[in-house]
Amino acid sequence: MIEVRNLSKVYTTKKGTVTGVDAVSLKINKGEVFGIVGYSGAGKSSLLRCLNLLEKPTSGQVLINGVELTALSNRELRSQRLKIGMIFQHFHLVSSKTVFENVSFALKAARKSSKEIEARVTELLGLVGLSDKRDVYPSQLSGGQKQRVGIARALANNPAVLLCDEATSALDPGTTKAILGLLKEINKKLGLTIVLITHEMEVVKEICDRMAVMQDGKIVEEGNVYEIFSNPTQPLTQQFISTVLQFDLPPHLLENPAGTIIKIQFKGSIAEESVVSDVFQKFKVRGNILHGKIEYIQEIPLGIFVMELIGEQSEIAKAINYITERTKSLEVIHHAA
Ligand SMILES: Nc1ncnc2c1ncn2[C@@H]1O[C@H](COP(=O)(O)OP(=O)(O)OP(=O)(O)O)[C@@H](O)[C@H]1O
Repeated sequence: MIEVRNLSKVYTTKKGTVTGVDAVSLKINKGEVFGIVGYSGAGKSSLLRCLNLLEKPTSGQVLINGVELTALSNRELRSQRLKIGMIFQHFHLVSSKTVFENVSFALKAARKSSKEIEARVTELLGLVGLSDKRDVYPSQLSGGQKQRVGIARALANNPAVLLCDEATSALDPGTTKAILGLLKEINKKLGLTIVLITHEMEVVKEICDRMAVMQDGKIVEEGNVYEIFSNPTQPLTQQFISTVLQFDLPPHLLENPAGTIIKIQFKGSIAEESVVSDVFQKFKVRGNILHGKIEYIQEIPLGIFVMELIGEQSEIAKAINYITERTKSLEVIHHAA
């Protein structure tokens, strides 16, 4: 439904040219929540803003529902843009207008009658949980409430796509969770395609179906969120994943350990199986769990455990083989002396 073909955005500045997006090709399916992550300057905003042509690509094509935006006249583009909503980190509300007026603005732009506007704004404020705030001004709202107004405004003209530019970066963790919950609800209820950019893996983990990692204007890794979280291949992706999934062992645990220290990753249903207790029953080894964590990504468990195995070397080797076979993921961190 969204297709980006060989898209580049080059900025010309007094000091020379800067490549914001470098020959990116990407397909985003209808109804999915797609996350684009990367550090500051990676090109996320440039790419997102090229999707609705807020930023004019230097070369390449953007197609939404088969319509090539990059080939449209300005007038045609204005009407196509109504099908693409956008929300921003700093909300971009008009401070002198009430909540009702802020949301109705987009409907006026689409030349709706006042009766239609009244009905639609009432419906939208109900959807985002702000029915009681219709006549207040933005300064009287919390950050989370302001973003709810931003979402209502973005949805006013029933867009097929919602672009989210760091939409939760200015919010505290609790409010972030609530806004992400609202976005997911809207995605499910309305079948809306959502594209979000963020530097926080927590956001991707929370609501995205698929994701891409950007660096220096390019996409370096792309795929299903669970697959990428459980098996990141690029060093940059591994760095991002480690912000959510990794943990450091206290150094003293690695000083003269009695046994062999292993790290096991349990993916999907294997996390619910009794692999560890089976090992203790089958082999003459004892063990201590030194660290452990289970995260749920797309409601599928992903567990990481660090264990010390103590026993005869031959029994430990058998236990390691057994766990490797069952989990397909085992790393020996320290071999027993
Ligand atoms: N209007 C502009 N003029 C010149 N250079 C720009 C412009 N906008 C972005 N750039 C440059 O393009 C590159 C990508 O920037 P972009 O804002 O897209 O990255 P980002 O990943 O969104 O980072 P951030 O999260 O900090 O916004 C950077 O080197 C940036 O300096």
